Amino acid sequence: MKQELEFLDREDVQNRLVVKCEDDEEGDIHPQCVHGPTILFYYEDKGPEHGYYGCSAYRDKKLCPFNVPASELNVKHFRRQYDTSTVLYRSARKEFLEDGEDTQKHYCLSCNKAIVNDDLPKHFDHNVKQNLPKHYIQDPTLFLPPLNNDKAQAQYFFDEKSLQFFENTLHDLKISKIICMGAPRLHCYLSSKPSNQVKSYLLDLDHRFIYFYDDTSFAWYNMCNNHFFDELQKQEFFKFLKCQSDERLLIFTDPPFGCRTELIGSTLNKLSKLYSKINQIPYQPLPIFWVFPYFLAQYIQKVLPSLQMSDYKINYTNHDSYTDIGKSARKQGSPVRLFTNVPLDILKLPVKEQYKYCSKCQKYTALENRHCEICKCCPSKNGSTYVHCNQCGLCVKPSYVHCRNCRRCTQKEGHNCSEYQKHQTCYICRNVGHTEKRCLFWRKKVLHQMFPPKETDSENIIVCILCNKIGHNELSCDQRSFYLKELTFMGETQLCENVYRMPTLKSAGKTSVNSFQAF
Ligand SMILES: C[S@@+](CC[C@H](N)C(=O)[O-])C[C@H]1O[C@@H](n2cnc3c(N)ncnc32)[C@H](O)[C@@H]1O
Ligand SMILES: [Zn+2]
Ligand SMILES: [Zn+2]
Ligand SMILES: [Zn+2]
Ligand SMILES: [Zn+2]
Ligand SMILES: [Zn+2]
Ligand SMILES: [Zn+2]
Repeated sequence: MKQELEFLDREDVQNRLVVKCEDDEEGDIHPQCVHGPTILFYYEDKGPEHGYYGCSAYRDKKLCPFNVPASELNVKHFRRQYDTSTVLYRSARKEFLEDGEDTQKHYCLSCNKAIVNDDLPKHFDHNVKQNLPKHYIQDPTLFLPPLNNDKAQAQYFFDEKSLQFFENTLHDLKISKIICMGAPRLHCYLSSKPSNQVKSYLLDLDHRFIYFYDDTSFAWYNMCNNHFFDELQKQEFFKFLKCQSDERLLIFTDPPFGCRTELIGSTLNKLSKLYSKINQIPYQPLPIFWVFPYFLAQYIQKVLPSLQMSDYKINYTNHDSYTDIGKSARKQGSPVRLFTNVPLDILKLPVKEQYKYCSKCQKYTALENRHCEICKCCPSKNGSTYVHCNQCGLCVKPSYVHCRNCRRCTQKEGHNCSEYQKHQTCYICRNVGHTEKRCLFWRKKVLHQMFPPKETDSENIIVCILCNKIGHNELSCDQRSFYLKELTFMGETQLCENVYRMPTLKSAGKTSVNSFQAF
């Protein structure tokens, strides 16, 4: 039985793609592409030797074609050096920023270059934003078009309300320094505000910011592999990490949702380690704010279990469904949330934006999130009011109804039991493709209880799961088709429940229907 279980578990694992980043401390060095050390991708069941090295930041072959099968890796792949030095940018920035008169500053959107008057003739037929006013130079996210290529930058900017919430929260938590990793709008917002006290450093793959911020506040950076494109910027960033004893540093990140969380998690750990090292203190994780949708929570919690989800709904200005206003806005508001290791009881959510304090949970939650006395929590994740299902033993989305056949709460509309079960994991055998009532292991367990096989002393005895007779397995059972048909009709009989209680959603250790059912 144990062996069979192990064998079945493999199916679960079979399609799992592993992503592994370079670990220079362990001497595990990967070849580099233009975007820094590559990632080793492989399927867990096939092993790393059948994997390949690919770009960490770009998932589109057109944007970065690097691809070397692990089996073909040799010394020549390590010889390549990329010159991504930013010397040229530096002199252009100097000219652009130090030139004094605002009226002479322009930005060519066709070339993605900051330019001054003398450069204008070269860009005469380009899309040039002329005579940038001072506040545009202080906050370039006010005019730079977001790079919303979903396969790469996926640049979505926070709306004013979310920015204000972050500013207030940083103030409440007495944060004095912030690393904005993939959060340029927040960095620009904080840096351009005269009243703001928080010192900010931007790390982003979007190099356009190089014209507006010098090395003491911006580094061109890849957060998927902790790679700095420029050595001088890296040195300045290290200086930024050095803190006085009364300073508090927080890492804020809003990666594209397509980013593998293992990579971001590993980078966050590396930055925390670096911080402790530079400040010569014992290792301690830095406070983290990680912006991500609620329906991907399981992926964050797998890599950084200390992060908890706050109910605060975060809005973007240039994303139709990740906002609470606009034509395709969802009824329950934006699905984007804040994940943090800051204790949720000190993370105040604004009452005037429909949040409340739940004294039973000892944290702020959304107004619509009703505390459940059975589950002992405020269970809603998606912005609607959940209802408790007694059969599942926990709270579920209001649009769900309990299907007795599937033994789960599922979407009311368009539910088709056999289609649905194809994607479910059985709580008993943990195999994908059926639920408990169709579980062959369940049947075997029940039958063993009812009619214990006579010669069960030996573990090695073959027992047919279908007819429960000794001496053959279910593949060679001559009554196979009869039993399989019968199994399909086998309901949740009294008999089964009396002999063994089938596990429910709750007893299977699920804390929420969202955690395993797709959004
Ligand atoms: C979803 S946007 C977040 C912007 C944020 N909401 C704001 O308003 O400040 C993602 C950001 O991550 C940056 N980015 C994407 N891939 C990156 C990578 N591999 N390394 C560093 N930054 C990256 C993009 O350029 C973009 O600025
Ligand atoms: Zn141009
Ligand atoms: Zn509560
Ligand atoms: Zn409940
Ligand atoms: Zn249910
Ligand atoms: Zn069903
Ligand atoms: Zn099963």
